[in-house]
Amino acid sequence: MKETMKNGINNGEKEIVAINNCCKSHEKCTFHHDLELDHRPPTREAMLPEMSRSYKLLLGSLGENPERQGLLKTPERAAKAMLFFTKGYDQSLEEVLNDAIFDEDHDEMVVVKDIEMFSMCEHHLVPFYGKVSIGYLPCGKILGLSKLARIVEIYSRRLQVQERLTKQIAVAVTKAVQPAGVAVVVEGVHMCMVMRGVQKINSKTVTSTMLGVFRDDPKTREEFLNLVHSK
Ligand SMILES: Nc1nc2c(ncn2[C@@H]2O[C@H](COP(=O)(O)OP(=O)(O)OP(=O)(O)O)[C@@H](O)[C@H]2O)c(=O)[nH]1
Repeated sequence: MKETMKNGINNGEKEIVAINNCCKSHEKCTFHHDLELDHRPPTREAMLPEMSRSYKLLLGSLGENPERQGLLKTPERAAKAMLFFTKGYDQSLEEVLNDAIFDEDHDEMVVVKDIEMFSMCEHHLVPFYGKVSIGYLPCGKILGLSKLARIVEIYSRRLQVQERLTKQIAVAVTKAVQPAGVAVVVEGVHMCMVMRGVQKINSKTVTSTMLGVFRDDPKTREEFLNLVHSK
């Protein structure tokens, strides 16, 4: 029997069975688009062998020899790297907040700016990166400061578009502390526009979501934007 043929199923057929099984278990899956992380894929580490096989096939498709020394461990390394780049799928807002929400009579704006962000463009599977600034106006509750950066991690470490990422961060902060308003500005460099395609190396994409008073009151919005743009 050829090496590619085991139990009457060849490797190509196995891939198709695996993909179909995966699609079935994701029939009602909305986690890619939902603002709630209400569904999780099977344990992600369990996906490593299948992902490694896929990367090995990819190397072959590139005309490379996956058996040469330098590439022997590449499929597994690449699979682990991809799991890391998308580790946000494994995180829930509740876990990440870890109850670091404190009652506080502070009703002035809180801004954490220039939070580094690395994400993956869902159209080309190449990175986009940049910085995120978050502001909120507390209404009796404040959030542990690091948790704002952790919220950025939950939603950026997924396959994304920048607009959705921006909104998901704002909605998460709203859920966490029910403030009078939330503002999020994301500035991103998309490698799909730099390394390929239109090849505009200096272009930046700026997106924002304004909720509550930041949407309704121009002065509050202006104060936030001034703080974000100040050095
Ligand atoms: N709105 C939005 N678009 C994005 C984001 N990331 C990538 N894109 C765009 O997704 C689009 C996909 O367009 P297609 O024409 O289907 O793909 P393409 O032929 O690779 O497009 P080009 O990048 O123009 O070469 C491109 O215009 C990308 O710039 C994002 O975060 N937000």
